[in-house]
Amino acid sequence: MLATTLALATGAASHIFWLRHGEHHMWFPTYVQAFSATCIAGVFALAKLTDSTTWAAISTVIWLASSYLLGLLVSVSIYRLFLAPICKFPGPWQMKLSNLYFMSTTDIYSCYKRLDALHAQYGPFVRIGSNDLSIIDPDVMEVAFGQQAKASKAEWYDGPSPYDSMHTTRDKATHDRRRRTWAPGFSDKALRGYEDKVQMFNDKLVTRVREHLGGPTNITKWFNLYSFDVMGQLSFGKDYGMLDSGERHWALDLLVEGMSAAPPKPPVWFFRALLAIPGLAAGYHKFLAFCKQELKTRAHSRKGEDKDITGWLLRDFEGKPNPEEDHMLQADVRLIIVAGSDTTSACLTFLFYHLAQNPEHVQKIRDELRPLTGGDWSDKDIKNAQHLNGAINESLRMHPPVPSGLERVTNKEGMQVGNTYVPPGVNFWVPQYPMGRQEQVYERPLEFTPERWYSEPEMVKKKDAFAPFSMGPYNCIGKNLAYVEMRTLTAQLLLNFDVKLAPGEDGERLRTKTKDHFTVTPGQLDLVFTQATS
Ligand code: HEM
Repeated sequence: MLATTLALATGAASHIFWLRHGEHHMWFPTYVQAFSATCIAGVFALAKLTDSTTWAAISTVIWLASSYLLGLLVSVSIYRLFLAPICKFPGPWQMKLSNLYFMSTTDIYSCYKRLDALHAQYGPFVRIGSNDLSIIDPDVMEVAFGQQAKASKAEWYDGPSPYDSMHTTRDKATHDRRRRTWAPGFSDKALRGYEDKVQMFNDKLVTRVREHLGGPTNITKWFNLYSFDVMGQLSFGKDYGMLDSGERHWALDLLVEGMSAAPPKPPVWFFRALLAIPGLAAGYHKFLAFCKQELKTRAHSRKGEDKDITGWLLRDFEGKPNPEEDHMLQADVRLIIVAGSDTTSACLTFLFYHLAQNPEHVQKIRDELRPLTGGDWSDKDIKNAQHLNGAINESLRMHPPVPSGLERVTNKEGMQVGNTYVPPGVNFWVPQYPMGRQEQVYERPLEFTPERWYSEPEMVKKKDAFAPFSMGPYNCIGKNLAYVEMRTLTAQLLLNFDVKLAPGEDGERLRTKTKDHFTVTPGQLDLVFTQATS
């Protein structure tokens, strides 16, 4: 009896005095090992030091271990339900108990839709985990992401450790140092250098679309091949030739496999446990190996050339042997591919989904572009095309390519969001998908209205809410490049072609089969392009 009470009390004490403080997500496998080792040692000790048989020792240890876990569980549950600093925030009670509940009751690749439904039910602040909030009050943007942010990157970013990229490192000094290395690769000068290459792929895609004129074109596939070809060229100076062959290069399948291992919302300890099980995250590891191989090939060829993004990153390694062995460089190369390809192709796919249903917007864009694009033209000629930019922004607002992130943790002072105080040490998500669909923020939020971004600004009630590229020191470094790609390609396609939904296409697959892996992979969309008639 005494032993049982002690085991229960030790379980509760390990929560109260240990697990309740600090971060533990990286230690989960160690805790499991230590617990198992203690149990095994306990069996041996009991069998050796007492008269117990081995079976009796095993059953005593199982009983005490269960009592310990029960004590732990009861303490954790009471704390999470009634005492945690975020108790006052609304949300389903099961989510307050464990982050696993969200995961087990959500199609994890549609996480953003679940968050949207939860916000519709509970308001702008929802408790979605034991220590997790989802916040879509627009006032959160500046305090969470601005220069004077009261929050930093949360434990989610430890998922791929030790392969931390500029994006996933949680150490601000390391991030800022790395960002200085990246910056020249995204300067205006560098962008001008990339534009010719982007233009080359735009031409290829226009040619491919022309070949399918009048028939159904799986535009999701073509934008995907396009964006990967562009990023291959800009990252490594390598053409993967997918727009030429019309086939997915195996590297693209690896990217999908690699991303599938990383939906946005399993708790990090769970993700790390999966990574530790041999074979379970094979796709993820294959994708890492691919990135390393591409980096190696690039590092040992054309030394000193900076014409691609990896070339700029390699400048830090001049004179050093085997830069491909550097974990952060490997991760940064992976980051370029993932961040730069899926995002732009998703935005383009959703943009054309809306344009295909709204020919008046196609006409408006075309009318606006014609006077700007006589003879040779480039992005600088169409940069201020208001309706085109407005249409792209509408796609980003309604279908943000990063729809459910970004996770942050409040710092020691906590964080004031409008009238609501969020206590210190609380993890929170700011999902752009529900953020962009709120009546309080946008007039007629479910309508695709490019004019809200220039001639009808009253349709945007809170400007801060729109941040598909995030903001502040960790914002998207590729934002300007993304706009160059999306503007020039959209302009070229619309100057040449009319577009409508293919027969039988109603957008259902795009709306329901789009997968959220932090960035989204859109479902299939078939369109019909015809020669422009106006
Ligand atoms: C429509 C297109 C794009 C969207 C919506 C987008 C969105 C975002 C967002 C929301 C973040 C912040 C992530 C976070 O805080 O966890 C981010 C970061 C980043 N993006 Fe983009 N992105 C796009 C295109 C690109 C392109 C073309 C590149 C080029 C390689 C790129 C490279 C990056 C990098 C390197 C970061 C990390 C920045 C840092 O940590 O300092 N993105 N992006």
